[in-house]
Amino acid sequence: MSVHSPLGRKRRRAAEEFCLRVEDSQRGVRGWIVQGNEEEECDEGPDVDGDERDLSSSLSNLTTVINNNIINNNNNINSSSSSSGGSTSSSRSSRSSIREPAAVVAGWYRRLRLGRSALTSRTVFLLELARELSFWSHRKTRGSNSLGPFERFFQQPFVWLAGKMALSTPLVASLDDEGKLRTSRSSRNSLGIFKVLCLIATVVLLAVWLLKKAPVQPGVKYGAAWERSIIQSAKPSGRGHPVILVTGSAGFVGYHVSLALKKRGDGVVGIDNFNDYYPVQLKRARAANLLSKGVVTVDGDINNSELLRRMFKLVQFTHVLHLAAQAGVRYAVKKPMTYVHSNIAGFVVLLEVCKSLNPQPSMIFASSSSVYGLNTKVPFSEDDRTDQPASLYAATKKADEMIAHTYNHIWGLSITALRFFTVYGPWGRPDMAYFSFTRNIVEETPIKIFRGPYDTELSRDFTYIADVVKGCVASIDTAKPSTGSGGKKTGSAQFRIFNLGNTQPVKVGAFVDILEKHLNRKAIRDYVDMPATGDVPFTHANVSHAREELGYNPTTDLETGLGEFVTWFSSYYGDDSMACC
Ligand SMILES: O=C(O)[C@H]1O[C@H](OP(=O)(O)OP(=O)(O)OC[C@H]2O[C@@H](n3ccc(=O)[nH]c3=O)[C@H](O)[C@@H]2O)[C@H](O)[C@@H](O)[C@@H]1O
Repeated sequence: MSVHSPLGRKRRRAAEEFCLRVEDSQRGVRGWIVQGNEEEECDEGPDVDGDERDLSSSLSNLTTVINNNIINNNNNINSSSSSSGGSTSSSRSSRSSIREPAAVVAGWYRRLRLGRSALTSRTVFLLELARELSFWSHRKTRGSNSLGPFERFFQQPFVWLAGKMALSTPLVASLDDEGKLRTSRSSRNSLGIFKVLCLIATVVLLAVWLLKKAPVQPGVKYGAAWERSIIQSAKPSGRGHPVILVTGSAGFVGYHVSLALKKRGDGVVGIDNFNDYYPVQLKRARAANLLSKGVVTVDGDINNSELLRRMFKLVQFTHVLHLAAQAGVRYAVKKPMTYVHSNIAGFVVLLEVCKSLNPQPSMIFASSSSVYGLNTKVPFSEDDRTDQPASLYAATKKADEMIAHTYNHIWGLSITALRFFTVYGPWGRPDMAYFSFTRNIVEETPIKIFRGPYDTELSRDFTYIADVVKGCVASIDTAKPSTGSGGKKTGSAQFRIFNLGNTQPVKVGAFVDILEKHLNRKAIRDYVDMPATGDVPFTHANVSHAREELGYNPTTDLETGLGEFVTWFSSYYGDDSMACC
């Protein structure tokens, strides 16, 4: 069959090479290497049109060449070791003959008139591998005259693949009529420039990759596995479910709401800085429980805008439930700056990130009954004045409401503020009275009960966690989308404030009575004047707005709720109540 195209000529040449090799293999491999005549005709060679079948047959011939060569080597070794009893010279000659498979491949390169540089690195690799496998096969089959099926199995595909790649069209196309590699000065220059550009691009990409993978918080790794875990945690169980970022997820309220959201199929990812305001073990235990339910808690601070942006890049959160805060009324006199850091700065960082997103999430965040401060009008309504805070804590929460309003007004963020009223329950906060009193009663140590002006007893609208969780979930479900996008407001957005209380204030003395009953022990009561550290005399929620808009309806009375807490406390701490707080 005649071939007229240059490509056909090249293929013909390549095919002829194989014919030669086959003939040579019949004459003995050694002879083939030294004497192959490139101009020789090959009558029974493969079709010069480069038909696939012929190429395959050529390649299988190459395999035959290599295998025959190995068999020859084996024969050499066997005969030399048996005849001379292993003399130094003959063992040297058998060692050199072991290298024959390498020589076969080298000859093959030469036959194709290609320098190694003409071959792609992958082809060279495969050829080298084939050669090594031949060499290895030889050693494995020492003492036998043929390759075992195992060795053939490993060797042949590599030889075949290497040959196929070497004869592939792009490679053959780069040969001139003489079969030499077609190169020119300009093509060499272009290749050089291309290589330099590739190198620069690789270095730049590597640098970008390293920067992106760098920990955004010292000591914490945010790598690919971390990213996968976030994405997995954020997966809702079906379409239509919200995907929520819960800040403070290892905290008391954050833990319970995250569980509830996950349970109903929402996508939930948490973030918590695990500060040591109260024992961190309890926060870790909450986070571990969440993880067992498929909710990841990122160990990070909301002040870390880089981390937040990275999380928002991974997941398009529909809502942010912002519960992370420096809690506690009285602690603010000891550590005022932690309140500024978490409740003010952290909140603004979070809002800044949220407002710049497209689409913006809706935000629901924890405010506090403490914003009513020294108000005397009861019950507290959302419409009442809140400009007389009694503690820095209360002031930061009131500031949050006002800051939130500006982000709603300027950027179109949909915002809901929830004023929690002394929330209690299992997995609660060790710094709060119900928790520390329980421990003291169990340990039979005195509790300090604060008394207000004129010996009045303080009272609180203690609210059970399950009721608050319902209020939070309903707030998420009724939140309208933000109207801004990428930092631009397109219309007025929802702004809401709700009281989430129990509506039944209880005096602290009566609250201790209930604890005594559940613990079956008497408290050692020590009545003291209320310290000037920010407490207010009473709280009492009017929840009519929440009832109307959220369907909020607290159902757990203090007796039932404290019973649940005491049961959990006993099972969690057992005899070691000292470990609690
Ligand atoms: O609802 C709220 O706004 C606030 O409720 C609690 O603050 P608080 O009501 O002071 O809760 P506890 O610390 O548990 O105190 C409960 C009652 O026990 C009293 N108490 C506390 C501690 C103590 O040693 N003795 C004592 O009589 C307090 O004065 C208060 O009347 C939370 O700690 C705040 O984070 C939350 O914002």
